[in-house]
Amino acid sequence: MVAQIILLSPLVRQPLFSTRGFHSAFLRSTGGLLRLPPQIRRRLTHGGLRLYVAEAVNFEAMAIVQDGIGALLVTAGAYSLVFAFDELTKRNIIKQVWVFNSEQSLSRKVVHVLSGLLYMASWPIFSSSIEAKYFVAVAPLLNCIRLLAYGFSIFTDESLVNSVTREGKSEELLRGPLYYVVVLMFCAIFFWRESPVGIISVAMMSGGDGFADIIGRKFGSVKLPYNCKKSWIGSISMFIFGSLFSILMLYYFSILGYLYLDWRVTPEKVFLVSLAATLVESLPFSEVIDDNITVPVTSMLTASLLFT
Ligand SMILES: Nc1ccn([C@@H]2O[C@H](COP(=O)(O)OP(=O)(O)OP(=O)(O)O)[C@@H](O)[C@H]2O)c(=O)n1
Ligand SMILES: C/C(=C\CO)CCC[C@H](C)CCC[C@H](C)CCCC(C)C
Repeated sequence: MVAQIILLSPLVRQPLFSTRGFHSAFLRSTGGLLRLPPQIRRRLTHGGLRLYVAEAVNFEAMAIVQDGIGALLVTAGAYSLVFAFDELTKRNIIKQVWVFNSEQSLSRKVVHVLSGLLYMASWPIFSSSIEAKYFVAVAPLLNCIRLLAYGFSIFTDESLVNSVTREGKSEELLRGPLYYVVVLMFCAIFFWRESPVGIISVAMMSGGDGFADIIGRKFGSVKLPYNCKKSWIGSISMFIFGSLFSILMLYYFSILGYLYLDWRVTPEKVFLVSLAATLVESLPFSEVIDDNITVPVTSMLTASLLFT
């Protein structure tokens, strides 16, 4: 039977699917020797191999269908969000809700806050397959292509420009919004729902930096001593909302069983990450390097040190 197992080991050497339970059953075959847990080995020795492989292929096929549908839904959600806020701005509904010195900025900031948080909130609809994170990255990838196409005016999309730019200029799409979706894609692929680092980084970029702008622009009369373009209330808002959204998202993924955190120390760690990101965001070099780069990068570095 060992020969049969070795004959089939090229089939099973690579995990045909990668649920956490079964994936751990597969060890990278070294020298063709395959080590499986006893309950699986018993099935192999009693001719269950074909059924096992069939189940594995079936599971993988189901995971691909699930993840493909998830990618479609998230992509549709992204388009709907941008379209909805363009319509709200056009109908002056945003202006009625919040008298803002420029309703486009409010629309842009609300899209900024919601995109990252809703994107992370969608992650549990994807399967536990190793390949799932690549399906998760499809929505930000398509938006990256969309922003490049419209930013270079290869195509035009008024709704996108109106919803996510300051002054309604298409070339603005190639800065803040583009960096934003690249960060989402990076965090989905390299951290996803299995690491607090990416979750905190996206929460700080979307929820923290977004509220710094919304609150700071409206109430930020007392400016920072070292940066006349930023205010105390804006930075305090970034720290508070960045910490709040980070903790809420970590808790969300914890209760769903994706994260196992020590909640006796997690809040303090989040506060330290938020403090670091807030300090960096308040510095005057955001004219040179966009906040959608400095905030997530600072969060990733700090969180990687604290959540090792
Ligand atoms: N710590 C902060 C951050 C932002 N702001 C207010 O929010 C505005 C925009 O903030 P910024 O971080 O520069 O966001 P951007 O994405 O660069 O702005 P925009 O959305 O216009 O591109 C600032 O001019 C300021 O009025 C603030 O008062 N304090
Ligand atoms: C205005 C923005 C940044 C400037 O600071 C945010 C730009 C957002 C993108 C145009 C759209 C990104 C959508 C996400 C990739 C997916 C969101 C899915 C969710 C279900 C709405």
